[in-house]
Amino acid sequence: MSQTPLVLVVDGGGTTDGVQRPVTEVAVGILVDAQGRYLLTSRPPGKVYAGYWEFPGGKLETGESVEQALRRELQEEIGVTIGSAVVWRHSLVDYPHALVRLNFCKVYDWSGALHMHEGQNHCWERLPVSCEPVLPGTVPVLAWLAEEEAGAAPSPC
Ligand SMILES: Nc1nc2c([nH]c(=O)n2[C@H]2C[C@H](O)[C@@H](COP(=O)(O)OP(=O)(O)OP(=O)(O)O)O2)c(=O)[nH]1
Repeated sequence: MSQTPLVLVVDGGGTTDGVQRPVTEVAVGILVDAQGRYLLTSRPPGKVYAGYWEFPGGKLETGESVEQALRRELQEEIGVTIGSAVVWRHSLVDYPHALVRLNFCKVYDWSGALHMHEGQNHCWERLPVSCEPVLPGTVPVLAWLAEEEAGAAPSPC
């Protein structure tokens, strides 16, 4: 995890008046299937940025680690139980509604069938993804994944 966390300000961010806002920790799962596709889900009605596409996950509850929160959130939201998950990248995003630290974990190992419990849509995507709009805090992650894929690709003869 070599990334330096910069703050991405979205839609003007919060109005701080010089006062630092508390950081809300969020666990985000990048599920990668056997074909190398990524699972994206749409934000359910009633949530901020409803209808925007994101990777599934949610806020940490008191005392939880990122891995514990991610396991709980994915069970609640999409019905799967993940194996181990470690933070791959993180970022800080200043939205009008909250200052969030996004802890992105790649997940290759899970059990259970996908079931969207919150009325979300879902899709398995290769890069570049075709679903839109993508949540602003999620857009940079797609670029990181693309960079990583490009780095992993065999060089042309
Ligand atoms: N799950 C997820 N959240 C993201 C992504 N990108 C991004 O900016 N976020 C932001 C949006 C929200 O401000 C925050 C997640 O909060 P949330 O409201 O969805 O979390 P939650 O499921 O725990 O929701 P709730 O308890 O309020 O119902 O993280 C992403 O790819 N996945």
